[in-house]
Amino acid sequence: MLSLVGIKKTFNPGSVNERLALSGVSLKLKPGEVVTVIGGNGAGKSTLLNCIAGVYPLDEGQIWIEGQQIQQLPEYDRAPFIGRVFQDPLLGTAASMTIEENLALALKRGQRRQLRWGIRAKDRAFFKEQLSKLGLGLENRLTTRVGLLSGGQRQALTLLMATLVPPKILLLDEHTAALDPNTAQKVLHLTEKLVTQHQLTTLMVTHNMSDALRLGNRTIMMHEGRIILDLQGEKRQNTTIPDLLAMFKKASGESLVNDRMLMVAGGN
Ligand SMILES: Nc1ncnc2c1ncn2[C@@H]1O[C@H](COP(=O)(O)OP(=O)(O)OP(=O)(O)O)[C@@H](O)[C@H]1O
Repeated sequence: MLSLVGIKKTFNPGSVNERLALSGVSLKLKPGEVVTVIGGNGAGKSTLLNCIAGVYPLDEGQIWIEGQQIQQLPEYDRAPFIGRVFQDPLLGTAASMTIEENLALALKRGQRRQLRWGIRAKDRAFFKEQLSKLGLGLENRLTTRVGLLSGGQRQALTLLMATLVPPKILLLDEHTAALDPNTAQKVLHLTEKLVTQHQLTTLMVTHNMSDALRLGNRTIMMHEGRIILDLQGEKRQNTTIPDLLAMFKKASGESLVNDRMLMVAGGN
C-alpha cells in the first residue's frame, strides 16, 4: 500500500541553520494497517508526514502508493489519495465557510476546481447522515460558519472531511494534542470509528504513549530522522509504557524527551 524507500531530507543544507530531519527512512505499510508514530522533539515525525503529503520535496528516496511512485508529484496532485489532519483545529477547515460548504469541498477532493458549484439536495442529505454519526448535533447546523465551532467540533469535522472520500492513506499529526483531555478522547474514538469503517491505512503521530500502544496495530519510534524501533504483533501487545521507554533508551542511547509527552506524564 504505502512504501517509503530510503527517504532523506535536510533543511537549509550548507547553512548555519542546516537540520537533518530524515536520514534514510524506509517503511512498508500493508493495506488497512494503522501505525502510531512516536519520538522525541525534532525526531522527524512531522517531516515524515509532510514529505508523504508533498509539502517538502525529498532530497533522496522514493514514495510508493499502491504501486505508483509519487515523490515527484506536487502536493495538490497527491491530495486525491491522501487525507490529513493536523494538530491545529484551525488548519483543516475554512472558518468563513459553512459546514456544508466545507463538506462540499471535501467531496470534490482531487477533482479539478470548477468555476461554479452548488450543493445538491442529494449531497446535503449525505452530509447530514455523515454528520449525525459524529454525535455532536452538527447535522442540524449545516449553514453555520465553521469559525463558530469549538476546537473539538472543528477537529471532528476535519476528520470527517479527510475521510468523506476515503483516502488511500490517512495522515494524522498529533491531531488531538490541542484539545482538552475529554474532547481529545472523543475525537480519538471518532478516529478509530472512521478508520475501522473505511479500513484506512493510517500513520498517526502522537505524544501520548498509552494511545500509541492502544490504537492501531503497529508502533514505530523515531529518533534523529530514523526509525529505531518497529513494534507489532504479540511483542507490541505485551509492551508497557516503561518497556517502551527502556526500548527507546536502549536503541538510541538517550532518554526520550518530548515536551508534550512530559505534559501527559504530569497528569493531563
Ligand atoms: N520547515 C522547516 N525548516 C527548517 N527546519 C525544519 C523545518 N521543519 C522541521 N525542521 C527541523 O527538522 C527536524 C525534524 O523536525 P520535525 O518537526 O519533523 O520533528 P518532530 O519529530 O515532529 O518533532 P516535535 O515532536 O517536536 O514536533 C528538527 O530539527 C526541526 O527543527
